Amino acid sequence: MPPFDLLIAQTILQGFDAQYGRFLEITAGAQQRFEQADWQGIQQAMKARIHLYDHHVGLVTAQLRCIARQHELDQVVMQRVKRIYTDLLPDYPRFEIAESFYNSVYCRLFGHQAMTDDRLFIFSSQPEQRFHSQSRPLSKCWQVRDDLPAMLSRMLDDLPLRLPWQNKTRDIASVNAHLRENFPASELQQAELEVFNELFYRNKAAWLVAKLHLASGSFVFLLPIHRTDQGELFIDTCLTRRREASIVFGFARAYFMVYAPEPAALVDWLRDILPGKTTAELYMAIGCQKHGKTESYREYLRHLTASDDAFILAPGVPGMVMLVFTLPGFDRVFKVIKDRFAPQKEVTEAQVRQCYMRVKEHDRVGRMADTQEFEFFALERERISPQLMAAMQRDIADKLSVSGRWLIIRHLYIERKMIPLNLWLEQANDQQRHDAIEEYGNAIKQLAAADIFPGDMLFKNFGVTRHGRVVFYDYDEISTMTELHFRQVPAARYPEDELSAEPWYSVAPEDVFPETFRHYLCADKRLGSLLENQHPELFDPGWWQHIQQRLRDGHIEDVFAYRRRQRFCNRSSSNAR
Ligand SMILES: Nc1ncnc2c1ncn2[C@@H]1O[C@H](COP(=O)(O)OP(=O)(O)OP(=O)(O)O)[C@@H](O)[C@H]1O
Repeated sequence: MPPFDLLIAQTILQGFDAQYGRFLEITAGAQQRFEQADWQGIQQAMKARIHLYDHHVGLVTAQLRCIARQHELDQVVMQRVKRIYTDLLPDYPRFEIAESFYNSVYCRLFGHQAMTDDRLFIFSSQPEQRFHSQSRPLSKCWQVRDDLPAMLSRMLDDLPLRLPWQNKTRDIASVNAHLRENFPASELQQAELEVFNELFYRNKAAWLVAKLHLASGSFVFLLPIHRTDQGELFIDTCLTRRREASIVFGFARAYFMVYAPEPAALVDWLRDILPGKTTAELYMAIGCQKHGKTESYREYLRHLTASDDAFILAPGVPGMVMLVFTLPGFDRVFKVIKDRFAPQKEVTEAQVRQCYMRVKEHDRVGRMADTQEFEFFALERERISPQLMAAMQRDIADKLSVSGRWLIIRHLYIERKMIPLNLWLEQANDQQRHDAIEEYGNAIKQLAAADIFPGDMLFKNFGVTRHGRVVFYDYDEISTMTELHFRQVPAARYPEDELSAEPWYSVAPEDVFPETFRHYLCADKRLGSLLENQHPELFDPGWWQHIQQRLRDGHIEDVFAYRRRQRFCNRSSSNAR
C-alpha cells in the first residue's frame, strides 16, 4: 500500500477522532450544566456541538491539501484511499460516523463532484457490524420482585446525579401510581426495568430512558428529571406510551446530549422503544446530525429503489421564496431557494440560508422542523413530473445542471413532510379544527418564549405532524423576539384613516402590530373566533412585550415535550408541590 495513501486515510480518521473526542467532551459536560442550572451554557454547548463537525472537516481538508502539495490528490487516489480507510474501520467503535466524516472530507475536497460508491461511502462498508459492537453493557436491569417502590428507590439512588431529591418518596409514589394506572398489578409485581446507563440531557431536564419488560410485552419508560431553583431534584412526569416517546425524540426538538462512545449501539438499543423512528431520525435525536444526514440520504435512495414514485410539487400554497417538491410515498419534502423572490420579499438568498442555519442551531422547542442541507443533489430526470419540471425551469433554473440522465440541483434542504395547516383546517371537523388552533397558538407562544418570532404567521407556514402537533417550517422571515418593537396601533386621526388601505401611522422595519394579525388570521370567522377564545394574547402587544422583557432579563423558559396536564404536579392535588 503506498505510504502516501495510508497517510491520507490515517489523517482523515485521526481528524474524525479529534472531532468525536470534542463531541463527547461537550456532551459529558451536560450533567454539570444541568446540576449547576447553567441554562445559558446549555444553549451555547448545543450550538458549539453542532458546529464542531464542519469545523473539523475544514481542519482535515486543510491538512490534506498541505500534505498533498507534492503529490497528486485526485479522485483516482481517493478510490485507493477509500479502500485503505475501509480496512481501518473493522473494530472501530464508531465506524459508521467515521464513514460519514470521510464523505464530508471528500465532498469538501472535490466540491461534491463524482460522488460514487467507489469513492465515498454512499452505503456503509460494514452494514452488519452495528449489531455486535458493544464493548460494555449499555443498560442495567432492575427487578421489581413484588416491591415496585423499593425497586424505583434503588434505581434512583443509582443515578449519577449529585443533587439531593426534593421529595423522593413523593416522586416514587407518583411513578408507582402512574404505572398502576396503566399496567396490570400482577404483571408489575414481576416486572423488569432496563435502564440506559447514561442520562439524556436537553433543555432543563435530565431524562432517564428505560424499557419496562412485562409478561405481556416491553414498553417505553421515560422519566424527565428536573431541578428546583434551590437545586433539588424532582421527577416531572412518567411517560410509558410509544406515541409520547416519539414526540420526545421528535424532529422538531433540539438534539439530546447523551454520552455515546458507541452511537450505533445506542441507536440500536433505542429502536425497540421508538419503532416508528428511522435510523436517520435516531442518530439526529442523539446529536449525530451529520451522520443522520447520511442515513437520511440512504433512506431516500432505498425509497427510490423500492418505488416508482415521481417527484411532484408539494401540495399547498406555493412559496414565494422556496420551491418545494416531494415524492408522494416518501415522508420528506425537498426545498430549493428560488432564483428570484416575489417583490414583497425583501430578503437575499444568503439571508434565507442564514435563517435556516439559525433554526438549526437554535432550540427548536418542538415547534420548528429540523432540516438537512445538501449540495449537488441529483434527481433522475425521468422521475420528475412535467409540472414540477416546468416549475423548476421557471423558479430555480440558476441552480440546475444536467449530467446524463440526472438533473443536479446545486443546493437544497430536506425536511420532514407534514400536512400544511391551511389544508388540514379545510378538511377538519369541529374538534380537529379546535385542537389544531389550540396547537397553532401554543406553537407561536412557545416559539416566542424561546426567542423566535416567526414573521409570517399564516396558517400555510405551519404543518401538522402525524401526532397532530403543529410545527413551523417557513423560516425566511424569522427574527429574534428581542430585535422587534411590538406596538399598539395608534388611534386614528380621522374616520377615513381607518378605511385607508395604507396605515396612517409610520412603521419602522422592526415594528410589529399584533392587533393587525386579525386581518389575516381571523378572515375566516370560524377560525377567528377559535383564536380569539383560545389565544387572545396573540393580538395583545402587552403580552408580546411581557415575553420580550422576560427574555431580556435572561429568563430561559421551561420546555416540556408533553402536555402540561401530564406533569405530576398537575395530575392530582395529593401530588401538588
Ligand atoms: N415540511 C413541509 N411539509 C409539507 N409541505 C411543506 C413543508 N414545507 C413546505 N411545504 C409546502 O410548500 C409551501 C412553501 O413552503 P415554505 O412556506 O417553506 O416556502 P416559502 O417560499 O418560504 O413561503 P412564503 O412565500 O410564505 O415565504 C408551503 O406552503 C407548503 O404547502
